[in-house]
Amino acid sequence: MAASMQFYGVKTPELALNSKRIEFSSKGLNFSALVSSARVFSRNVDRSCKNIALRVTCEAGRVELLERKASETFKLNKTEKKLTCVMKFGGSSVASAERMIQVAKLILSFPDEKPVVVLSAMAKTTNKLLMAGEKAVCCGVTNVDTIEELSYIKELHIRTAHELGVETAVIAEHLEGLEQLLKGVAMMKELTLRSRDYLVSFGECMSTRLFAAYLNKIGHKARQYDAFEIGIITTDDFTNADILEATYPAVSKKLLGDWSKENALPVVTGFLGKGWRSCAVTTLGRGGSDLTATTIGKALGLREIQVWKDVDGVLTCDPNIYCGAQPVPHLTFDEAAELAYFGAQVLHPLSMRPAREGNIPVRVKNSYNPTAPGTVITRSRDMSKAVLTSIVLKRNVTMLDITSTRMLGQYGFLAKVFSTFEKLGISVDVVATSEVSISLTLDPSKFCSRELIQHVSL
Ligand SMILES: Nc1ncnc2c1ncn2[C@@H]1O[C@H](COP(=O)(O)OP(=O)(O)O)[C@@H](O)[C@H]1O
Ligand SMILES: N[C@@H](CC(=O)OP(=O)(O)O)C(=O)O
Repeated sequence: MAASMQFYGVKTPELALNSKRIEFSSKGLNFSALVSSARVFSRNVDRSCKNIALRVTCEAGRVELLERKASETFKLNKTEKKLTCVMKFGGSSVASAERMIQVAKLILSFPDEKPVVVLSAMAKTTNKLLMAGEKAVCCGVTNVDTIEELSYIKELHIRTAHELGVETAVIAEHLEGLEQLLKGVAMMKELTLRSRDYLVSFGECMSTRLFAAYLNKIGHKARQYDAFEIGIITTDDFTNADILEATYPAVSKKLLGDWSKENALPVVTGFLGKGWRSCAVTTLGRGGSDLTATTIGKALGLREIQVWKDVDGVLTCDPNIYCGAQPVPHLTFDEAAELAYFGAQVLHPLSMRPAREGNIPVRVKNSYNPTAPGTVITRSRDMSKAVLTSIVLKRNVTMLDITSTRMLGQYGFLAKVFSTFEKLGISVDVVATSEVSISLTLDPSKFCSRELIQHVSL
């Protein structure tokens, strides 16, 4: 007998109930459970899925889901408040000590909010780390300390610690580790995607440590978390990993459990995860802290996800192209996802997915201008007056025109075209068809055009 089940969002497509060991898999995760009978198993599952989340552990290729004891439900004292929202601050918002101080003031100016704070690396840090890695490949082990970008990163973070009045010890280990890593890269003369992710993770690891230490210093209890230690479990696609469903119960258990015990504001690294098979640090693609924010919002079922940027919300176009761009007050998740997917740098392309699934409003605000209303992104909005919401420019797009008179009145032509893309693993962005032609745009990062031309033999 085959069945399909849902374990806190982890769907089990093929569950064989005819053996004593039940084995099933989903999204590349394999699960197994020993049961005395199918009836007992379904009773256990029923009990564990009602209001008890599941414990998820990830160890080199094995993910175990274990029942959490009922006694582990998180009880807050009457005086204690629940976590209410996520507040994510991008690199532009935490670019310096002065900016971090402003951000701390901003958070504390909402006394009713108990936010999970998600931070990106301080502005420019991720790019400098990548540049340092590239230079390390060919500079020789003894020259690593001459890499300009390494000196910049050290100087920025030490100066920030001094200006915030916190101990440099909070980042000393990371600065030391960073130099060691670059020496390793120099020795190996190669920078793999895996080591690239580990390298850039130092940015978020240090910004969050500095910020949490500052909050504690000013008397506001905070606790720093590395995303890869709290159950943000991803695919092993280094530099562009995707969040796995097992993340939601794991993150919820860790953050809510600690909050109920300590009442310390969580300060979490954006952008980072832990590969489910490799257990190595992964990153969610550039701008991935937005996705961390919406993932945590959904995991904890929070009221709102706030994404604080350096612009007054999502604008009618890229302000770097047209300075008269205006904020868009409302968007739907689908509109925002579409804008992001087609290149509006303001949001990570996949960040709307968890918010949409959890139906949690996302508010895009300006940390430099907190009173501006920003953009609210929800499931639906009044579209009666909507004409054009926002314009996105996507560069370096490859356009493919396929013309054939054999299309006229035929069937299966489009199926053949798309099966070719499927075979080559190429994603198609926009499609326009007529009776005699198809025009497609393809993301050039996803394929090698010469290879494509060789394969297209329709
Ligand atoms: N349609 C748009 N609306 C708002 N900002 C946009 C848009 N298109 C591009 N941008 C750019 O996105 C930037 C904000 O995104 P990002 O740099 O990722 O912010 P952060 O680092 O604070 O998360 C803005 O400074 C702006 O230059
Ligand atoms: N620091 C990472 C992740 C990120 O989301 O940054 P930001 O929020 O500054 O776009 C990057 O630069 O891609």
